Amino acid sequence: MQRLSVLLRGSGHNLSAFGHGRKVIRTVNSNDNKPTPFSRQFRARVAPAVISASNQRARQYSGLCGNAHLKDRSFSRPRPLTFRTLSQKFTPFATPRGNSPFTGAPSHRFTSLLHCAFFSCSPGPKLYSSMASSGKIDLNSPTTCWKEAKSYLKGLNNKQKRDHYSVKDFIKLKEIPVWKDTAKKANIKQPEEGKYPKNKALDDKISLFRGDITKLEVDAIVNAANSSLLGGGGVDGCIHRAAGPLLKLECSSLGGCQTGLAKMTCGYLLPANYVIHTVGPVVQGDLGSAQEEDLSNCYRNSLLAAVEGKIRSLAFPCISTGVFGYPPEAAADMALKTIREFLEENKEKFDRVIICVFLEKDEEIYLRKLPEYFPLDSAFPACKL
Ligand SMILES: NC(=O)c1ccc[n+]([C@H]2O[C@H](COP(=O)([O-])OP(=O)(O)OC[C@H]3O[C@@H](n4cnc5c(N)ncnc54)[C@H](O)[C@@H]3O)[C@@H](O)[C@H]2O)c1
Repeated sequence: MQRLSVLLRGSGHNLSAFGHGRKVIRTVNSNDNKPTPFSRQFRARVAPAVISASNQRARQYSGLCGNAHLKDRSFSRPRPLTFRTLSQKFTPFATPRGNSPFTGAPSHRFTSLLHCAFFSCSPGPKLYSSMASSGKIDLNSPTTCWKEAKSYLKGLNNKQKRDHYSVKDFIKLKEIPVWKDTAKKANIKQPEEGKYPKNKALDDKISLFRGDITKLEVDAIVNAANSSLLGGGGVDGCIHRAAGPLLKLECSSLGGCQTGLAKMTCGYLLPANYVIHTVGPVVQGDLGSAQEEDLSNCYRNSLLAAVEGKIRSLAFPCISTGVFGYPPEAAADMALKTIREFLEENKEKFDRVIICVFLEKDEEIYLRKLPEYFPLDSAFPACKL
């Protein structure tokens, strides 16, 4: 039998709930072990659920519910879980009637959160979304549990999510032109000899965009990270700043990342739902085949992570071409080759893959190279490169 006691401070009421197998059996006043005046409702309202006989570890819920102090006696020494008051408005119980502080039925939200604390499950996204809409979860605080924040974000619709973006001038996917429209506008010439045949199915799948990747409202953006995954500078620094402190918290749970691999996290305050972190090769001196393979792996593993995460719109920065010193022209060739060959095999899995360049010189390189990898309609005047 597991016993959890709930001290509702200020009311002087210390409840104990007992359960085993997988059910809350009874709730009593911890002081005299007598049933509490509202235990019936309390038990009924704390969803008939499960206290597993095992040493169920209730989780620290910071800022979740009013002034309750949950002590789990199943630990060798009671480990207090302090619930910080959500807000003055939020009271765990309906306004009490009569003289007993507990004639009011416990509010649903409180009991369902208590249920979650008991059963160390995170409340469903809909609970967080109702709390979120009342601003109950602080996405900008490093003390918020990133798992709970992730769960709450999953339950939000687009409109609710947009209220939390750290950037207000975000760019919607439909505002990012596909490559063939960009080419038309830029008066791009189609080389006579492309590296790949024209593939109509890919015409609307690729985009070239110049600007800040943190503003793109897409399913995922790729971060050119370092092996610690704990942020740094360049695009990595921009993404961490825009995502807020919870990104680093989640990244710190990933145990770093090897060059060429990719790991996915939530996007938090970014307009992008997810961030795929990859670590490009460092190039000092001549470019070697190992570094070429590493860079190709960055693009391929990021695309694979996107497919696995059911990501349909993805934006890449120019990985490794900044601090890591990869020659931009060679990087563009490797990026376009890898993306083209991957999309040929997985075109139905993506709506859009965006190459997000930041520097003018990168934009010029891609405008020149894209027609070789994603040939345009013959309508475009051919030209010798
Ligand atoms: N002091 C540092 O720790 C430090 C300094 C700079 C960069 N970095 C970063 O650089 C390393 C990775 O090198 P890298 O060459 O792969 O990355 P990078 O140095 O960030 O450069 C990659 C590309 O991203 C471009 N870029 C920069 N900001 C943005 C933006 N907001 N949106 C779109 N593109 C942008 C940049 O112009 C370059 O073409 C990592 O350590 C990472 O933390 C670290």
